Amino acid sequence: MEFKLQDISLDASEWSYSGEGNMKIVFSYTGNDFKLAGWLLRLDKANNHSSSSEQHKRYENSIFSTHVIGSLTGPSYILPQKFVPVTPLFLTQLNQRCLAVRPAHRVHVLIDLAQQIGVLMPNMLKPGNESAVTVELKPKWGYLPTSSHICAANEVKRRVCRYCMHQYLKHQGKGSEFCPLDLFSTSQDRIVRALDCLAQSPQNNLRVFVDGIIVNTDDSLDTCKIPQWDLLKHVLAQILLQEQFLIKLRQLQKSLDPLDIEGIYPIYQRAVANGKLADCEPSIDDWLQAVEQFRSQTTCPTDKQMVLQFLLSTVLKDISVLIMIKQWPHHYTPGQLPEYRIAIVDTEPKKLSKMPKYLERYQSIVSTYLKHHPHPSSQKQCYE
Ligand SMILES: O=P(O)(O)O[C@@H]1[C@@H](OP(=O)(O)O)[C@H](OP(=O)(O)O)[C@H](O)[C@H](OP(=O)(O)O)[C@H]1OP(=O)(O)O
Ligand SMILES: Nc1ncnc2c1ncn2[C@@H]1O[C@H](COP(=O)(O)OP(=O)(O)OP(=O)(O)O)[C@@H](O)[C@H]1O
Repeated sequence: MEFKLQDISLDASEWSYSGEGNMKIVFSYTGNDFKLAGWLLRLDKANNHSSSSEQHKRYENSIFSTHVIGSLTGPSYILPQKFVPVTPLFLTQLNQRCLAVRPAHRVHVLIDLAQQIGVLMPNMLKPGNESAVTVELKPKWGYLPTSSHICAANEVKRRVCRYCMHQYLKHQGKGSEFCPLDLFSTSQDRIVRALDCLAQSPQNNLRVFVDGIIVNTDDSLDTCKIPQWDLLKHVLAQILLQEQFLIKLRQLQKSLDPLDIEGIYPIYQRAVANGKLADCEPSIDDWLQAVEQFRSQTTCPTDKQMVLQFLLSTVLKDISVLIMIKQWPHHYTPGQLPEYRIAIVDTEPKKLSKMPKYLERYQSIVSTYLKHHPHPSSQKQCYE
């Protein structure tokens, strides 16, 4: 694979705001150039600084997505990427065009005007002129940790999943009835229940787009605006069961993080102290070797290998899954699945420098939950 910049000049009036996360913002193409129809432009926001050169970073992230994450999940879930030059004028115009429609809690961070390369990906919200319903799920952690390194004071981790506990830190427990373990299960009823709970409190874990337009999600999903939500949730559950993607994802999350942060953190510290982990982020070769060794399991993993595996698990605990159902609902026959495509996004590497943050965050998730539920009898029991 080589780095190739497309010879295309972009016009801001042909791109409309589609969505954003913490680090990235995306725009759908609305113009008439057939080379760009059905593509989406993904740009860095201004909080996303990197020390390496931009071209190098784009190229490495694309290899990471395709050859590291893709070799774990299977390549069919990874979207191809193309690179396109962007100018400060184009980015300034996009900033102005999207300001009014961006969510209030995100607008304080603008598009990074210093970037010179944008990433084009197939648009999973609106494939050209065809009609589509796309559901975006951010499924988070699909299992209860069982590591023997979890200390007695944190035993609750074995019973209450991280997402359910995290609701108390993020929303004082008033957040959501959603438990990811239902979504990751093999029971159609549990998956449907999870989707219903998500519709009531979607947060950043469920988004629904009809023909590229997001269905308003302030506090709860206005399911009346979604074509036949009652049917859609059953179709989604069937797709998830048929695809087995979440089952695979849960297995990967678990096997890449067998020790829990409580077990891996001392190993990380030892590796840093012994000079086995350099004081810089892993290179793409480090990631490629780590994934190859994880898949072959031929040698006993080194400290560095275990830390990299933990970070890969962290990536897989934060991805979004896009399920695009084409031509919904006109050609749907009950019992028969409509044509669909599944892809994952947000597959960038997680930073080694965030290891202390990971320890601190899980610890404050547990402490906050325990403050609300000091007695085991009042604590929730999540089930895999
Ligand atoms: O730790 P978590 O579970 O809160 O995950 C963070 C996400 O929060 P969430 O709870 O999903 O709202 C957080 O999502 P939001 O910004 O809250 O939408 C990010 O995805 C963050 O990753 P990064 O720092 O952008 O690489 C995520 O951080 P990582 O832990 O994946 O590094
Ligand atoms: N190929 C795509 N097709 C359709 N929508 C996409 C595509 N890629 C990204 N998106 C949308 O853009 C949003 C932001 O992208 P992404 O998740 O990569 O941003 P991020 O800042 O890295 O997210 P996070 O805050 O979760 O780390 C996604 O949640 C999704 O709605």
